[in-house]
Amino acid sequence: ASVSQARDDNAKCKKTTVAILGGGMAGVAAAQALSNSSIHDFVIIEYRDTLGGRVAHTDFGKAPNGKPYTVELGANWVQGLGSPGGPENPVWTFAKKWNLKNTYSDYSSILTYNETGYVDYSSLLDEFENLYNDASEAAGVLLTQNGQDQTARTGFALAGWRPKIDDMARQAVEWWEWDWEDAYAPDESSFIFGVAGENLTFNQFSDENNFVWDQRGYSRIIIKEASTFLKDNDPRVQFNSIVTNVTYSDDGVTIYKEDGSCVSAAYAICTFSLGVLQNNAVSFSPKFPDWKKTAIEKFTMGTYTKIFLQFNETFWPRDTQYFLYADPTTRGYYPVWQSLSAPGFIPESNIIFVTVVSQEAYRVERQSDEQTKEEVMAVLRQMYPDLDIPEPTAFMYPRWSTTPWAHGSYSNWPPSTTLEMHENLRANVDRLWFAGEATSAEYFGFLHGAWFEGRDAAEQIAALLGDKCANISDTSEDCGNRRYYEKLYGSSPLADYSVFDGWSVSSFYESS
Ligand SMILES: Cc1cc2nc3c(=O)[nH]c(=O)nc-3n(C[C@H](O)[C@H](O)[C@H](O)COP(=O)(O)OP(=O)(O)OC[C@H]3O[C@@H](n4cnc5c(N)ncnc54)[C@H](O)[C@@H]3O)c2cc1C
Repeated sequence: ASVSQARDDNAKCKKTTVAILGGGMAGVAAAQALSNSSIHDFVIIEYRDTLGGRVAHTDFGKAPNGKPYTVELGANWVQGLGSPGGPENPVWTFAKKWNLKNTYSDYSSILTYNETGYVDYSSLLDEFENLYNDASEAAGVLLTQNGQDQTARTGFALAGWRPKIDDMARQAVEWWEWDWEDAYAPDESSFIFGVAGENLTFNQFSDENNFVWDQRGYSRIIIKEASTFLKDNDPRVQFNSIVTNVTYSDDGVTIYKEDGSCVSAAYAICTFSLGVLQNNAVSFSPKFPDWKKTAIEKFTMGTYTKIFLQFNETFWPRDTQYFLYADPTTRGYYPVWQSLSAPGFIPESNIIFVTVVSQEAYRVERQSDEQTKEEVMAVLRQMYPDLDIPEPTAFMYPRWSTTPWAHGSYSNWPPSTTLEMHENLRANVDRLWFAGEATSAEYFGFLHGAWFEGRDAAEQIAALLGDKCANISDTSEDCGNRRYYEKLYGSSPLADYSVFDGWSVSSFYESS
């Protein structure tokens, strides 16, 4: 839709003050912040038939009573809980408030394997963690001194961790320590911001991760929190509504849906995932300015795929939470296995699941269930060569990379990133604002990042609507639009391109 067409349509569109695009954690946090600012004229436009977004569960397998279990396809942990007297992760606050069932993830409850079966290489976990502390300090120096960003690979190597290409045990350990969280390898991740992100969640709140196994689903906390300010079947929530175009200006925003209807708003907050933005699943008019397009293409959207298996018995060690497998040829090939049968989880479930990310996730997501099941079963039979492992009674996995409302799992910062680049992802264009996991500089990839960003965008819009400044911290205020950087700079001014820096020829040859 063109801007002029938008003006014509405006008359027919449902009017609202703030349109919230997406009903995941960020969208619900935004709606709550608006309600708290006494702005009740908003709508939430959501693709799916429920709130929660990437906090999504499904039925799986069968319990002894014949009913299926609930397993989480997306977010599964509350990450970084909080310490007495210190700040608390808001997701942890909600988990306690709504009695979400969850259990401490004990990462020392782990057994290590390779293609010959159980082999104890768990001491390598301590080796990595000790070196990681040195790497983390070095990343802190780069951050505070405006040093050039590196890959996490470089940062680790300088701290003394450089697994040989054929050292599959160390490769598996590294995957467990890094790829499993970032959904990308250290070579593909920002050193400064990867380490900072880890620090801000696990050192600010606490280093605990609690795994959610609530049979009502993890999204319960989002739905329950929403119920504190939304009515049952609140007409302000538009489910099964696919946004196809967003037309924005400095007067307002018009949102067009697949069913032909539209909403015209004074402001809009787009909480669609970075994957949705990168895949042009929604069109924006006018086209985004270059600084915004560059930011969208700069950051990366990871894929994290959990593959669930149920058996008629728990043949793996009952008391252990994690099993790490080092494949002899392929790094990241079905590496981390998690038991839902472990004590404190769902002991009678006989469910185990294995996670793959990045290239392995793309490969697995393109395969048929049958192909993947064969590969997974072959790995299990290598891990337990002395057992006669039966076929699973249930098998299932999602395909996040092609899910049309997500296009991936969560975002990551690639190497050679700057905070300015990221601010461009976060900044509004005219009356169209952005929020969500990916716009969080401090907590990208995490559910709490989505919550903070939804709240912040709504508070800033509420301030604009009230002709005030938003209190963005105890000490500072923010008025008006978000900052953005029209031009981003590297660190080699043109004057460096001379013989003195090994550049003796012209940089400007024309193609013939
Ligand atoms: C596999 C996986 C594992 C994860 N594990 C964890 C974890 O353990 N701990 C943790 O803290 N975080 C985890 N995360 C990340 C966490 O789930 C996200 O950070 C968070 O849910 C993002 O919330 P959001 O509101 O930013 O985005 P979303 O939840 O994606 O919300 C955006 C909403 O927009 C809707 N939408 C998209 N396109 C359209 C359209 N065209 N029209 C209308 N609506 C649309 C979507 O349906 C969605 O509801 C995981 C994510 C995944 C996928």
